[in-house]
Amino acid sequence: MKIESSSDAAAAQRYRIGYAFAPKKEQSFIQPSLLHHASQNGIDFVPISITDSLSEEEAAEALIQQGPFHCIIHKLYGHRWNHQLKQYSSKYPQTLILDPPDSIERLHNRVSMLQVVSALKLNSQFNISVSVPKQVVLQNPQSPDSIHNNTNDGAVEFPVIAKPLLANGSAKSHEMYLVFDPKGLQTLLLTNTTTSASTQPILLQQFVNHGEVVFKVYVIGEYAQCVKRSSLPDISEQQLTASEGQVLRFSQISNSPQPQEEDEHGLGLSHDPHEMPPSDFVQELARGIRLGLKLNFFNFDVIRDSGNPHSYFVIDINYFPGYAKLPSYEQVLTNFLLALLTTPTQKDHQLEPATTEEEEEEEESDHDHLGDGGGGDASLLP
Ligand SMILES: Nc1ncnc2c1ncn2[C@@H]1O[C@H](COP(=O)(O)OP(=O)(O)OP(=O)(O)O)[C@@H](O)[C@H]1O
Ligand SMILES: O=P(O)(O)O[C@H]1[C@H](OP(=O)(O)O)[C@@H](OP(=O)(O)O)[C@@H](O)[C@@H](O)[C@@H]1OP(=O)(O)O
Repeated sequence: MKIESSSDAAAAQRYRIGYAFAPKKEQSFIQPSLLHHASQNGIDFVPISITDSLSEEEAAEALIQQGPFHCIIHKLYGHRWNHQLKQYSSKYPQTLILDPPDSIERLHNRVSMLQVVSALKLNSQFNISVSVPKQVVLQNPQSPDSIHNNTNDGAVEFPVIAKPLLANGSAKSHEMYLVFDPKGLQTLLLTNTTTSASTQPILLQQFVNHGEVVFKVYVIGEYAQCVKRSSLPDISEQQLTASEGQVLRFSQISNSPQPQEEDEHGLGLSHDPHEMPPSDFVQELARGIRLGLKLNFFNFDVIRDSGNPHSYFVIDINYFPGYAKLPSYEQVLTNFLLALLTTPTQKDHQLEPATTEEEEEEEESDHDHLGDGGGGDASLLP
């Protein structure tokens, strides 16, 4: 079925999209403007109610009772939620789960999240290299041997950013430390033993000077949009010397508004650090990361080396970011869902429970009215 216009769509077919988010995400994402635009186009967003007091099996049953949905979008983590989704899917295999927990899982570790970038093969026409800053993991940050062995022999060069290895959305997982030299690292990990940096596995990622600008690329399926955000300032050789032994703590710095345009000549750089990356490069990069991760909803942070405008680094990938910050996110999201739900190769999206074996046999002999079925998740990526 093709959606021709808003009114045709609303009259022809309505789609139920269940959503499950933490309260903060629900508040920012589920805006009246989104509900209105989606509804005009045949999409009804339905909140999924989550009750903590239920047993795992009761919770799974409760989700089934709230169905069926054409599609579930979610940003909840943990075994309990994954189990609910699994049970739900066995009852309603035709529901698209966006995105599958197994694919999201990879983003919860700052090493595995970036492996997709290292494996990328970008078109050489861009004359741009994309990589991940040098990084090492300290599994036992409180062990002086571990620090010594992992930071020697150029494994990373200072300054570094110490990031919790686990990226699970908690406040602790966003706690970062800019560490200027080995002395600073010792202070961070061995002197103050109460910080999460000293008690949990951490990633030491080389700090790359990047003109105080981070480019955030928001992806929704095949759609990708790049925006600019404020970041940490570059560190000069003099500052490095003057900051001996220092550690700077910060958190969610790139949530700050877009940086002010500056006169590039004043910055002493050969290029304008605020200039957006070429858009076809951004699209190609987003496509590569999307296909590698098998995810539809994410954003990633890219920085450009101040010393080499052809060299970019991906430093972070986030699942289901703050889309409401994007102009026209209502349209982009609605179009994405409609395209997915009305694609002929997708399942026919009849909202019926999974059939038993006997019913299946009967159906087979009857007719073959469904599309190729095949799991509600993996076939979404072209
Ligand atoms: N290797 C790096 N070199 C230079 N700056 C960096 C580097 N890594 C991170 N930063 C700066 O620190 C900020 C936070 O880092 P990162 O994105 O890894 O943390 P996060 O808590 O996961 O962020 P978010 O709030 O986007 O989830 C970045 O937006 C960027 O400004
Ligand atoms: O809340 P915001 O709108 O700021 O969205 C942020 C989102 O928080 P939320 O999921 O709790 O909403 C973060 O998720 P967690 O890592 O903490 O899971 C992460 O994705 C940030 O990158 C998003 O900021 P953005 O990249 O879009 O600026």
